[in-house]
Amino acid sequence: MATQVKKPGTLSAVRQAIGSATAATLEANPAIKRLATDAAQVYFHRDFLTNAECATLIAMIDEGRRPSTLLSRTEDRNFRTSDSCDMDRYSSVIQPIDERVAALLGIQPEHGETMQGQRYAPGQQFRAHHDYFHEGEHYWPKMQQAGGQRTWTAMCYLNEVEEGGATWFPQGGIRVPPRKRMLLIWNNMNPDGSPNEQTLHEGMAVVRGTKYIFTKWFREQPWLQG
Ligand SMILES: O=C(O)CCC(=O)C(=O)O
Ligand SMILES: [Fe+2]
Repeated sequence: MATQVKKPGTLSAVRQAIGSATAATLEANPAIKRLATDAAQVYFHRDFLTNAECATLIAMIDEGRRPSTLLSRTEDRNFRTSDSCDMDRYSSVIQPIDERVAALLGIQPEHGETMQGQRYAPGQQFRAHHDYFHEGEHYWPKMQQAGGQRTWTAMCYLNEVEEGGATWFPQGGIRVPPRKRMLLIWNNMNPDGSPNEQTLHEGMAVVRGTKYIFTKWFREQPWLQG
């Protein structure tokens, strides 16, 4: 069987429009700053959650966590070694946070996938990957029917980590150490709406302590059906 070739992904007017509308919304917000890189549109909000919200989310992750999974087939068993948890979007804790994230980005909450809680113990990591879908992969036809491509990612650090656990964009020259309450936001697409390969990023291994985060991935179309 011929080796599957990864298509780079196409230009897209819809993704281009989401990219520029969300970037404009973020740039108009004085609480949000852009990180210094030309490789991608990466922003942060220093104090997105309260300490109490962080504590509640951590307790929910500890309650519901199970080993994290991957969409792509990989031989590397160490690729993503964290635990994850689907955060119930209809819970009285999650719904308002979900809506705040969506409003901050100016994207309808229905475009957001289920919030993922993640926990990394010492030695655990999420090796370099793209959040966008590779359109030549086996999973792509299924994703196209449920919201299509991932556009923006919003990720929040829920605690301080003693050592390690930075989010590293090797091609963007950015390494963000976990800071409790901080929301990191980036566009996985280029301004023309094609997937931005330079958004490659890694959740580096925790060395000491435990790292808790939540991740929200937004789709180009509504992900939530009906
Ligand atoms: O743990 C991190 O810092 C990165 C997590 C991540 O890349 C993701 O959830 O998609
Ligand atoms: Fe990621």
